Amino acid sequence: MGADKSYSSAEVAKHNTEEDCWLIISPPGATTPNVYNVTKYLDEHPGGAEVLLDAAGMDATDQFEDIGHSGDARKELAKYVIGELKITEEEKKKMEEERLAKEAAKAAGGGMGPIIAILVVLLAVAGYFMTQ
Ligand code: HEM
Repeated sequence: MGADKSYSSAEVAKHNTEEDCWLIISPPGATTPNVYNVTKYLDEHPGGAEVLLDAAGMDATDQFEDIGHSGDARKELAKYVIGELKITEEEKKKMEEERLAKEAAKAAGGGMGPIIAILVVLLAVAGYFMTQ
């Protein structure tokens, strides 16, 4: 991953200005979050500098994922990696657990859709026969 340096979150937090803007983003499936220096990208970001500055010095993974960035955006992101976030084994374990919990929640959510659809149809059919 070319990320040979690691920075503590306290260190990353210092880089939170327009002149010096770092972000923490975990690529999907990664066990360790990456640290990005996006100072030079601020003016180029199609989503504007403001959203990047809002997350400056912090973890922007959720924001980055929530808007559904394109493959091109992910490629662009890779250009700005400067290292990894320094985390303890305990934190790493916690992150992995959170990631798995999120995935499980997503899977469960996806499974409910068809079940609800079937229930609605069954109720409609029952309703139809009960009114006959
Ligand atoms: C270095 C990190 C980032 C890169 C390289 C990046 C790249 C891009 C690119 C290339 C687009 C154009 C659409 C696309 O290709 O998906 C985009 C749009 C956007 N980005 Fe980012 N982005 C980054 C971080 C973020 C973060 C942290 C946020 C939110 C806090 C964000 C919010 C947005 C929004 C809202 C748009 C949509 C703009 C629009 O449709 O008008 N981006 N980004």
